[in-house]
Amino acid sequence: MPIESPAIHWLDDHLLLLDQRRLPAHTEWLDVRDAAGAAEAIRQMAVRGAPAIGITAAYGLALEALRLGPGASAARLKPALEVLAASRPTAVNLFWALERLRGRFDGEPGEALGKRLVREAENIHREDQAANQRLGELGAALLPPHASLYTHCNTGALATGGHGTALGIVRSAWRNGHLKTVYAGETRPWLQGARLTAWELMQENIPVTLVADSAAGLLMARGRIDAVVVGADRIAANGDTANKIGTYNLAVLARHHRLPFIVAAPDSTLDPAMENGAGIVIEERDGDEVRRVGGTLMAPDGCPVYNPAFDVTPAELITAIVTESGVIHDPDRDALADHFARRPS
Ligand SMILES: CSC[C@@H](O)[C@@H](O)C(=O)COP(=O)(O)O
Repeated sequence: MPIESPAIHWLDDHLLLLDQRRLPAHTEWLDVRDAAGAAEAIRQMAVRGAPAIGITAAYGLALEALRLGPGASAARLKPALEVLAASRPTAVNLFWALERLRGRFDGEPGEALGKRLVREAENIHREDQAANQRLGELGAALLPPHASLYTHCNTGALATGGHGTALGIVRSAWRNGHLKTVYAGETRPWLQGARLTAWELMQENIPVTLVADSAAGLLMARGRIDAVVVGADRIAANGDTANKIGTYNLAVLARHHRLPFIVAAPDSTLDPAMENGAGIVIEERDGDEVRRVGGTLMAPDGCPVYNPAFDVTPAELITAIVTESGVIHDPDRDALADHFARRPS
């Protein structure tokens, strides 16, 4: 029975992924049959967003075990594990999900192992959807009434098939009557905000206004923003947060304008093993993502490009990190340690 999701469908022996490179113009599905296919979908950003990457990697490994059938074993799954782990470096959810599946390797090999991995991948998917719902409610409770929010990138139901992370807060605030409007930064160069967030919110008639990323400062200076709400790809043990490139700029602006800067992410995005943000590997992507817009060359051909996909916001600029197990106010090493100690195992 497939999980109800617009983005990821597990169908017994294969995986259907909504191809986010084509949205919003075309709804196209990718049919993924093995771990290499799942890794390629992650690498190419057909599926993207930290939690969705983790879910896809988990299903990809399960698919590989099913493919091996009676021959499935920890040793024979090692290459698949490696190929999935190498697909994208920054979002910790990918490694977290693969570790969870690895924890199911012990026990009977062969078909029984395949079944265990499928079950674990489905659990990860369901838990993520429940986490979105809960963190959306917790985050919405932090907002002033009638709030105008600014968000970056895409953190929505497309990414997780659930309520969304930062967009989970937006959705909950809209449902409880606390939201006036959302400004979505277009999120150069891949345009997740323009192509996905604006489209996703319009599907639900949630008021959204698209802006160029460079408009954020003016909006804040003119008093048109009450809070900034973003997602996360990896949160270090001291609260430093890796998220889509441009997030750090927004945090600096928000601090200057004394606005709350809220990070929304499931607990699976917390990486207690990462001391601080300096150690987080920042993915660099192809220069043509910057040189070209919609396939059209907009810069001198061959112009050198630096194209980091993420940046790191220091914890001191973050007002609160919201996960499904609670709100971490004024995040720092102690606050995160406290959160780890309290959250259910
Ligand atoms: C819901 S994941 C966190 C997001 O804010 C964001 O950084 C993101 O969507 C990830 O980037 P992407 O490169 O599109 O996979």
